[in-house]
Amino acid sequence: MQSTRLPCGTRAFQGSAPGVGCPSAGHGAASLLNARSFSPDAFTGTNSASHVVPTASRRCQHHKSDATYNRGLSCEHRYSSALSTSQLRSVTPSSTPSHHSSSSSFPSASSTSASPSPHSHLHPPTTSDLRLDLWLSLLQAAAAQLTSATTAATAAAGDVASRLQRLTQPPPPGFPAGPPGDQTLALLSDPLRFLSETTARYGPVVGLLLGGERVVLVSGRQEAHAVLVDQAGSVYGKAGTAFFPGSSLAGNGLLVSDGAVWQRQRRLATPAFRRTAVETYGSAMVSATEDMMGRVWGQGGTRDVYADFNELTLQVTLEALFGFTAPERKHQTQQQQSQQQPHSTWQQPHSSTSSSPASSSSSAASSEEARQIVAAVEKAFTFFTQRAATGFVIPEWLPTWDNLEFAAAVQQLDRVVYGMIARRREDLAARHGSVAAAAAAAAAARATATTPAVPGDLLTSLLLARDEDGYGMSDSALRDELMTLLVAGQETSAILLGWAAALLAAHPEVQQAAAAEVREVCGETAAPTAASVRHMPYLESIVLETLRLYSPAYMVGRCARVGTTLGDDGRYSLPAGTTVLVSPYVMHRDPTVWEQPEVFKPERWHELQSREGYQGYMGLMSGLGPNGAYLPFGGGPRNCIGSGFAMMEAMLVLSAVLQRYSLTLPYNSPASLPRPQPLLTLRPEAVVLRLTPRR
Ligand code: HEM
Repeated sequence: MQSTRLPCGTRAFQGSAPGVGCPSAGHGAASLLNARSFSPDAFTGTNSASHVVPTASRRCQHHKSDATYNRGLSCEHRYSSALSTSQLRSVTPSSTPSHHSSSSSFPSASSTSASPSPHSHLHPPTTSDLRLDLWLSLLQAAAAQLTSATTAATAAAGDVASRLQRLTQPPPPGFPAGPPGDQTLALLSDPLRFLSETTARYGPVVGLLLGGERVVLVSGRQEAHAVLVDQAGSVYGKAGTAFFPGSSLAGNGLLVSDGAVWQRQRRLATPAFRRTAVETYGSAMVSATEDMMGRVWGQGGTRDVYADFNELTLQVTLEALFGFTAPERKHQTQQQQSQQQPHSTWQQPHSSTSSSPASSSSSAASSEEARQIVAAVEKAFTFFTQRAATGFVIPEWLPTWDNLEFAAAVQQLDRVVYGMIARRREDLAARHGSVAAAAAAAAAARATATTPAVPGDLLTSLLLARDEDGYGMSDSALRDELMTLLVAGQETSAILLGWAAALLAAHPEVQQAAAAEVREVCGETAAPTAASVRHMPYLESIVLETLRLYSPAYMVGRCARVGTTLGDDGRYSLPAGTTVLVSPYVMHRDPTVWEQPEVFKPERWHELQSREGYQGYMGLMSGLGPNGAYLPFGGGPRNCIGSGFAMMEAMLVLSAVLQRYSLTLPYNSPASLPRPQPLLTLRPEAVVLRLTPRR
């Protein structure tokens, strides 16, 4: 059987339909015509190798069990197969998109002094190397696609047949009422309107037929709580959720995995996202913002700040994940770190001068690697956008030219990422004797109050994470989590920043108050820090209110793994396999819960904030928020692991921006707020603002 898998939260997934299941997870209704597989073992968390999206390096051919996938056991087989054609060589595809190289601070290949670390296997590629590598990638991708296509096609045919059958059948007894007939076109043509109007007409639990799938749309507080919190895992899971277009980009990472695989990965990754750990990335967030303002915004003018924020969050994410710092920012970053962070007794490999993050490490991503990651991700994202725009009609496994190109981009990405993992392992072993010893040293350092909870970047943190039996993640699990974090965290954060900037520009009095708060805490020149933004409750309320009105993840999806009931006294019956869509967008605008729900009113958070105390947003968001209807980061066990990271990033970027610039709408009218684009995420269309330096 073939299971479909899907990453989250990125500009990759800018299609023509709503997202379900995770920020931009591509769990979107866009894939209504896409075949869904329904794998019983997915529900037990014992995913067999056959139900993972086929990718050459996805799993070790010798060890197909979950235990092997998750744990760092015997992964040499998988690892060496992932590296076989590349031999960890630098690759610079001639078709590399120029988008980033022109406008971002990632240097082009020619301008890069690519000096591989002494431990690296990398050497500069020749032109024929590059061509050969590209062709090898394509051939490899073709072979992988063809092998899986037959199995997938059989499963897809069966799935399409049952969907067609459902089109003519009445809903099962007890299924919630809803509009008659298949609603695919109505949903796709105007998703936000469809969600609001259907809920207003049929209530908090609506039964729908979408692309031949029985779907339940939920916006009631109790029902949402039941799905996301009370019965999470036991009844509702991610596997089997309809409209999950699979993607080898994020593989079987946290967003899409289920059961035991998910549980273990979540446990291992959680320490890297604790507040103290997240705060170690604060200086990178601020210095990247200052760099953007200095380099791109300069003396002001009119700009699409959403595009700028996309560049910015990509840089921040790459730095947090792989320790990559744009060369022109290295000095600035090191200075800020030494001022802001406690010195760690835990040392980065080959880094005697700096405590954290890993940007100082020789095994941190090189500029060339960062450029390659950006290029491959760009390519993969562009492909995903195109696929989404066509409603995911053509599944990823079909060996079309576009699919092959996408698979080749993913394979190139894999090479770079697996190469970095290998180098980081070597560095850690060289410094500590073994990776296990490095993990023990990190755990010991964590135990002392004076050191950052997690050393270095997320790659190191995840590499050193150990379960109760002392096992870490396998290379492929590590790769999937890193890619998941990249796609989950980058675009969602840019969307939040884009909407917040637009709302601030549309509400000058709110902006003035926020800028005054920043001035009060930081003065006119001191850069905001992780510590100083804790004293900016008004700015925090702006972020919370932005997330209420424009939640990047405007739908999350689950699948009832067994037949179940929902609603008061179990009044609705949901057969096993029903997809449930919970809509934060509708819940955040419910007039029975929110006073003047359509109005941007940061003050509504004041009372709640004072109740929760200083920087209490985590309290405000626990469960489904203070009133049971606030879930920008989801809820329950599958809530966003990066919510603290995202909040910190938003607070730091916005405070740095407000300290230096005032933002106004080009025509100074609230009517020019950008229109939402309810694709897989709720992106704003271009956020064109006038930037005026304050000093
Ligand atoms: C404003 C920014 C963000 C928003 C609105 C957001 C929203 C969400 C939501 C709603 C979910 C739950 C999906 C579901 O229930 O199916 C989720 C899950 C997730 N998010 Fe985020 N997210 C953001 C930023 C981030 C960042 C910065 C990271 C990582 C660096 C991240 C990583 C993840 C991961 C790994 C999951 C899956 C968690 C699991 O299932 O265990 N997100 N996010």
